[in-house]
Amino acid sequence: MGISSHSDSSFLTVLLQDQIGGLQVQCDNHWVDVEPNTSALVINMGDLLQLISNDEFKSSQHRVLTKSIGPRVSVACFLRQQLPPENSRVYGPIKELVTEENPPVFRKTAVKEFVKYYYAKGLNGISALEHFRL
Ligand SMILES: O=C(O)CCC(=O)C(=O)O
Ligand SMILES: [Fe+2]
Repeated sequence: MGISSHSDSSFLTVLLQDQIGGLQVQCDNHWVDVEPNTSALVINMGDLLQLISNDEFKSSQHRVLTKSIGPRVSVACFLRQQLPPENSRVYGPIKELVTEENPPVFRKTAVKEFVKYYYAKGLNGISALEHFRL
């Protein structure tokens, strides 16, 4: 199964890939193959890490191309907040990374609001975070 260009809404995503390949990550407007390595884990930074780090860490745009060589297995573990409605937490750039010279670049966002916007927007290659940029 393939998936179109997106960044994850998580803080971090850990991927265990098989040998089939197909995962690509965007780098300087180019798509780069993530070479299959069954003895390594792929770590993707997600939107919430970019949000709390005030743009210090960037979430990765990635996609998966389907290949006709056989079925593909990828195990994804999303390190993320608990989903609404249980979670009423608000996230914003952490105070340790905000100074007068380095002001917040994102507004504070309730998980509920972020997740709602993330899924309503769909996977169109534009980060949901842009909606929360100041
Ligand atoms: O199938 C993969 O290797 C990646 C899947 C993915 O990007 C996702 O579930 O967010
Ligand atoms: Fe993803």
